[in-house]
Order: sequence, then structure tokens, then C-alpha cells
Amino acid sequence: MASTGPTVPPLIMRILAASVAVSHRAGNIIRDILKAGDLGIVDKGKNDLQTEADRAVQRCIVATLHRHFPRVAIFGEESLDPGDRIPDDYIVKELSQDVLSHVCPDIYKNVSDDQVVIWVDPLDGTAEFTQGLLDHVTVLIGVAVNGEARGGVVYQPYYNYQSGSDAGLGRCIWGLIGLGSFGFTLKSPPANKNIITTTRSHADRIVTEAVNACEPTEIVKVGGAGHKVLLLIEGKAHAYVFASKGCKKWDTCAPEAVLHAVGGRLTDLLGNPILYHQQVQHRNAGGVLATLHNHQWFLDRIPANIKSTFVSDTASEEMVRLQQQAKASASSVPSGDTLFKEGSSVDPPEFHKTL
Ligand SMILES: Nc1ncnc2c1ncn2[C@@H]1O[C@H](COP(=O)(O)O)[C@@H](OP(=O)(O)O)[C@H]1O
Ligand SMILES: [Mg+2]
Ligand SMILES: [Mg+2]
Ligand SMILES: [Mg+2]
Repeated sequence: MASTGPTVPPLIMRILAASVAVSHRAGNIIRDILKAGDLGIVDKGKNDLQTEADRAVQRCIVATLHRHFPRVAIFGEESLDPGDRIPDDYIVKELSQDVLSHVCPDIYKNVSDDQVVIWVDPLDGTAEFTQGLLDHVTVLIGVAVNGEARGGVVYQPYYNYQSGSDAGLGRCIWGLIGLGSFGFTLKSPPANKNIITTTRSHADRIVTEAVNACEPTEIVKVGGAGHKVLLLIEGKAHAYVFASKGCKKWDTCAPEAVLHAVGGRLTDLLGNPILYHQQVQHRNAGGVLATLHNHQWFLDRIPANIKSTFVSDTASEEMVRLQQQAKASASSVPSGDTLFKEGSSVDPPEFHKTL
């Protein structure tokens, strides 16, 4: 009788195992670049910084994941020259055995390459990184299945950096909806307070107004979407409120999956899901609201005049669909798809399957 060799774990488990493994390498790259001292900072726009660490880590993660999963779509935040040489030691061949030791939930067993999109933020919290607020920095790898955030890795390279040399530097948190999240201790926030976390470096009048409308007893302004979601799952904040279109899919995909896997929610400000399929616009034009508990209570606090300026992904896509339908049925009708085009045109170019 022919032997049936070792069974290959399901795709989603292999992607998470490769992502966890490469996130540790990413942490080393970030720490080495900071130690070397030349951050090579450029401003990609207005208050939108990029450093050599962002560039190097994107090369490492995208090249590694593309090598393992050549048919899976990968979007990274940074726009890089596809001709860039990638050092051999940037390709991480190992898979995390810790991830593979978990049993894959049945719902993912038949997921195939074309159903998956990976969203990579090589360094989240760049502004704070350049200012030495090192625990705000995370590396984010989000795994979407059929347009929904399902799995995520949030690696914090400077976790413990102020705890003395005995404390292990860096930690990896990962999760999969249906399986759970690992690498931290889940804690609820204090019941007698209402701590709101929000941006430290991208605030404006509307961002502040939305936070104040949530009746905070305390406001924690810190960098990074990943870091703010860590505050939620470790009981240090009740809600992450960001009434801005500045966050992108790579900022929210991994944190959303990790949060959701422990019972929390991350939606836009209208309470609608953020979408993560291949064709979706990259910016979160509906803003961001994340909580571990009482999501609806916070949604109800966001003022209607603020809500009316945000557009959910579902609504944008429906609008485009209707416009395409109208165009097809009456070619003489002038096209009016300005809103979606505006949203798309401000997105930074992606590095997608260019390796
Ligand atoms: N107005 C804006 N323009 C560009 N990026 C923005 C932005 N507002 C938020 N972001 C991005 O969203 C992430 C979280 O923002 P914040 O730290 O302000 O809460 C950061 O990711 P990066 O650091 O990966 O670029 C940040 O740059
Ligand atoms: Mg950035
Ligand atoms: Mg980011
Ligand atoms: Mg980034």
C-alpha cells in the first residue's frame, strides 16, 4: 500500500506560521537599524514618515511571504523599487512550530490562495519611532479571507525595553478568529473609568470632537493602530476612536483579527465592517472604532454630523456598482464617480506581487 506522507497544514495556518516567524526577523531588522543610528527618514506626504526600517522590513516580509505563497495577493504600505536586491537572510524559511501546533478550525480547512489577501504594515507608529517612543511601534501582518480580517500578527519589537536588560525584548501576539489570540494576557479595562485611546500625531478638530463625545474620563494619545489595539486587549483602554480617513487597511487588518478573536470588535465609525479584499480602496474612509466590550455604546456616542462625513467600504462599493450599472444601461448619462476616485487616488501605491 502506498504511504500517504505527512499531511500539509491548511493554508491559513501555514500563512500565520510564516508570518509569526518572519515577524521576529522584522523585529531584529528594526532594532539593528535603530542601533546603527541612521534612520533615513523621508516624508511621503504631509506628516507621513517613512524610515529605512519601514523599507527594509517591508522587503523582508513581502519577499518571505511571496516565496512561501506565490499565488497569494500581498499588499504592503511602502512603495518600493521591485528591482531592489533582497539580502538572502531576509528570506525566512522556517515556519512557527507554535502556530502549527494548534488545530485549524474547520471553517478554514478549504480556504484557497485566491480567497486570501495579506496586508503588511512593516512598521506601524513610524512617527513615534522617529521620536524614540519605542513601545508604540508594531509590525503588522493581517490575513483576510473573502474580504474579512480573520488572522493577524502584531509584533512589538521594543516590548520590555524599559524593564532592564534581564527582561526579554520584543513579543509576538497572533490570533485567528475561531481559534483565539496568543502571546499576551487578556484583561478587561477598569469598570469605573472610560479610557479612550486615539492618535498622538494625526489629530484634527474632528478627531478630538469624536473622542470628547465618547465621554472619556481619560484620553491616552499614543502612536500606532497596532499599539492602540494592544491597549484594548490588555485592559488599558476601553475604546480606540479615530474619526479620520488616515488609517489604511494594513493598519487595521491584523489588529482587527487579534481583537475579534478574543471577542472584541473593530469597525468603521458607522458600525459597518471594514473590507479587505483585493480591489478594496486602501484607506479606511469610514474611520475606525475598536473596543473589547460595549461597541454599540461608543457607536451611539459618535455625533451624527461626524458620522455623515464618513463613508463605509460597503457603501462605496455599492455606489460604484450602481454607477457602473447606470453607465452600462445609459452611456449618454455623465459619469459621477468622483467620491470613489478621490478615495483611491490619495492612496500610496502598493507593492503587490512584484517580486
Ligand atoms: N492623516 C494621516 N496620514 C497618513 N497616515 C496616517 C494618517 N492618520 C493615521 N495614519 C496612519 O495610521 C497609523 C496609525 O496612526 P496614529 O499613530 O496617528 O494613530 C499610522 O501608520 P504608520 O505609522 O504605519 O504610517 C499612521 O501613519
Ligand atoms: Mg506610514
Ligand atoms: Mg500603520
Ligand atoms: Mg507603517
